[in-house]
Amino acid sequence: MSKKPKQKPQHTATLPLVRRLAGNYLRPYIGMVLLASILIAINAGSSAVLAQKLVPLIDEVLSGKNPGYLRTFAIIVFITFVVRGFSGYFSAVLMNNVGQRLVAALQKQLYNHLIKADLAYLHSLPSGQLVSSLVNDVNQVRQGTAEVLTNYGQSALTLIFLVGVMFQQDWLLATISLTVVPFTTLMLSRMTGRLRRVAGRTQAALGTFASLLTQTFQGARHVKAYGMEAYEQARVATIADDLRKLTNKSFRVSSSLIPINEILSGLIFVGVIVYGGLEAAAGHSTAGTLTSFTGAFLLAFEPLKRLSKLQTQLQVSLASAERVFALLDTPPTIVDRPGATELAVASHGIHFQDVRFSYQDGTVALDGVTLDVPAGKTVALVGSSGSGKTTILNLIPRFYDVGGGAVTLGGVDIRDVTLSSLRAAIGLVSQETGLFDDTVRGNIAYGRLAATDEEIEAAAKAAAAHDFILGLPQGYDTRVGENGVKLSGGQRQRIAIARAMLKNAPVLLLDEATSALDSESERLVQDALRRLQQGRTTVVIAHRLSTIVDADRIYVIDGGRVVESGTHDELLALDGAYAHFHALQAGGHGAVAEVDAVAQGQTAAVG
Ligand SMILES: Nc1ncnc2c1ncn2[C@@H]1O[C@H](COP(=O)(O)OP(=O)(O)OP(=O)(O)O)[C@@H](O)[C@H]1O
Repeated sequence: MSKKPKQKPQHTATLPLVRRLAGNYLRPYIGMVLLASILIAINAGSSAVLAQKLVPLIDEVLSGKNPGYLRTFAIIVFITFVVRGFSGYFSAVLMNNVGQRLVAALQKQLYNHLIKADLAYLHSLPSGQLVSSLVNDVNQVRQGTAEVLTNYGQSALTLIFLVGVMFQQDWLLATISLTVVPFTTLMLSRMTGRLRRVAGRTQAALGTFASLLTQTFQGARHVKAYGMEAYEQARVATIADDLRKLTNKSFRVSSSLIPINEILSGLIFVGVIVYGGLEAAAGHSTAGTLTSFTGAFLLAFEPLKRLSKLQTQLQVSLASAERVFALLDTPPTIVDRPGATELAVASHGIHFQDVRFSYQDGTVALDGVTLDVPAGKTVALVGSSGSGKTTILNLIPRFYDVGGGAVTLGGVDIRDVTLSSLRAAIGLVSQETGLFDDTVRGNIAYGRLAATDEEIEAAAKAAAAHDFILGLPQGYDTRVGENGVKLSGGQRQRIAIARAMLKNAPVLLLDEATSALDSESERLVQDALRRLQQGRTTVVIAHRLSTIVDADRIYVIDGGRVVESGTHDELLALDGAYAHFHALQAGGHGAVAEVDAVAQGQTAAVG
């Protein structure tokens, strides 16, 4: 039976990656790079000068032929060290600066790209992984770029100059010494491939780690409530151990050259000393030449070691760059069409014409939906769980684009107007309130940062939030915690409503979450919502009977289709699906939220 060859993951070759990094991000700083390169050349040249000046030191001074040369030698050595010091400092500072600029540009570009990416794409990746790419991957690119820019050129040039000195002193010995190069290059190239693969896996594991941490800290309440601490500890321990193993492996791979390099170099060094010593003893060359040669040989060791270490860092950075570029290379599909205009319509009626939509995994969510939301009116969507209500809502601000048919706003296809003007016309209040760890004031003003304190307070008053806000420890300046964790459910809802009030958009999308609130909170939120709806074209996913009774029109959705529509009374008279829901509710807790549960054959009321 033939054995299947082990598939290795494909990687972009080193050169295209380096070219992309350098071409796109280094070009603006070419002047700084050139200046730093000149300094690096001076620095490298001074090492060679040192090695070269050993010849007259040995042959002229130590042999007693020209003792006066000692002073000149001392001055040259001192000046060389001063030049090395300053050129080393300034080139390092310049190159580091360029490296940091490159990375800041990459970080900004990646964030700008991700924040504009399609929602479907963002939802397909764990948020921890995105954070990890922005922090860990970009940081690896930062380290690699700074290191490579600062040390690569310098080490390579120093090596070249020193090899030059070796050839100048004894071309035969130099050639023998260089026999080590093809071996080392071969092993280095074998090592780099392995190293890149391990580095890629390490970065991926870091992403998984970040993702797991984000989820467990965000869901800390549930971890505790379900007693899952030990389970989560075990999961984190597994990833931490995986990371340890991967890092160890990477270290082992990168260090594998050390013994081989040392042994090869040792062999050559012994050969150089023996052959060189015999040549000098036989009078074919001088002691100075031999000392200068071995000096250059030994000095060349340091940049050689640094280059092989840099190779490790370079591969780790390139693995990260590959991951960053993979994110950057996924273009958003929900973008402004060429020639898209600003939304400028007199009325904001919404119309769905035979809209079809499937999610990326193929789930058909909407299967020919036609519905109308007249300008300034409220339309409620009712239906069992998974019937497609949220999907309908998500199509209006173009979180997703329709797969067939069209959605129009004020008679204009929403794909023909700019995304910014479309979204500026829409206010959204949903079950996830979208509160950030900012002050109450900052959260209300999110979406209209230029709002005055008076406007913010007026919005809070209209949302029945002003009084409770004043009762918070620092009033409007109280921080609400991540997802508004320091507030009650009703308070979070009212801040979200105040935010929509302040935005004052003509179209309002509501995904009611009042079913989770107690009756007092619910009344306050309902009142606030009613005020918010006034004069706006509103689409509401209804969970409460009161909303449905008030709605100008109700659409009953089932299996991604509209199965009934009309006013509350009309639908009751129709005695169809809606009347059935209503009857079930009337016997229950009076909330359409229970429709979801009941429709799925559950009898217990939700909330
Ligand atoms: N991101 C997604 N990827 C794949 N399928 C999805 C996604 N979101 C929703 N669906 C599927 O699309 C269908 C419609 O979902 P939708 O969220 O629109 O229903 P809903 O009526 O709002 O339900 P609920 O009242 O429970 O919120 C369901 O079958 C659901 O499983």
